Amino acid sequence: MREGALLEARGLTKLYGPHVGCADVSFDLFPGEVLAIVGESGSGKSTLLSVLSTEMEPSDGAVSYRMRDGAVESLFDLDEARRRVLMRTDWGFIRQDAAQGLRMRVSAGGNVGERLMAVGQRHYGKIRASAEDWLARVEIDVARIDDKPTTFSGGMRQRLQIARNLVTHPRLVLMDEPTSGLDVSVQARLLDLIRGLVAELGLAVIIVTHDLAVARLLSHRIMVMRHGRVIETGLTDQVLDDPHEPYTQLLVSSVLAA
Ligand SMILES: Nc1ncnc2c1ncn2[C@@H]1O[C@H](COP(=O)(O)OP(=O)(O)OP(=O)(O)O)[C@@H](O)[C@H]1O
Repeated sequence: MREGALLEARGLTKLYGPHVGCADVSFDLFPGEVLAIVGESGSGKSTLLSVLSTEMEPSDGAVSYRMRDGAVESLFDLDEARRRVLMRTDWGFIRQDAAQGLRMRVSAGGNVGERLMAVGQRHYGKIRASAEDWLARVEIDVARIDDKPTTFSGGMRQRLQIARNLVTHPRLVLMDEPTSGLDVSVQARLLDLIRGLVAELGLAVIIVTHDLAVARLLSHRIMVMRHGRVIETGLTDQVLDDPHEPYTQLLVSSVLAA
């Protein structure tokens, strides 16, 4: 693994029978770096994220990760217990559909507190205080702490997902279209919040988006995918201002409905 890298993906391939989900994807991610994965529908973005999150085993390839103690581990060689601890503590996953990332029948405070209990915190008062603190940080009225996310708006649910994920101070957060499906004004506010927290906490992020404006605003580097493969990669501003691949040029000029 490269000196200082947090995560290293090599040759990641996922086949669905004869169909290619993603093929031969390799990249390095450094602490505090935001990488956007862009491409049209069906280009393999979600498949790649599912593999990176270890929800799906790749057909081929490997992911190495530098653990908090500095040891480099191969993700798919970790036993189930260690993998789960890693995902609950050092990683976050913010999903497009908040209902998949939250416990909808559990209170807002419970959603945040649950992650802390998963890392061994038992002191009710401290857990509640952290939950209050995080609700405030994501601009949710603390008076709503005992309400269930079913009573929240789409934007509030996404902000609660963010609080739930960040309360354990992860170093890496995966995001799958976190602002899609929300009103434009709600999206803008959420993006602002995400951008602020990512910078403040020095988070490394892998964000899947079909929205190049989101990629432009949040990411340092960008990977353009087509038919499951990475066809262009580089610094976000360079790729978006001066795309080399004809496909990227089409994406940028919005000829393709991403
Ligand atoms: N469970 C599955 N079984 C078979 N093929 C699949 C499955 N999931 C995805 N695929 C195929 O893999 C390819 C990549 O799909 P994927 O969902 O990863 O793309 P995407 O870029 O995330 O698209 P979207 O933005 O629409 O979610 C597509 O050709 C898709 O049809």
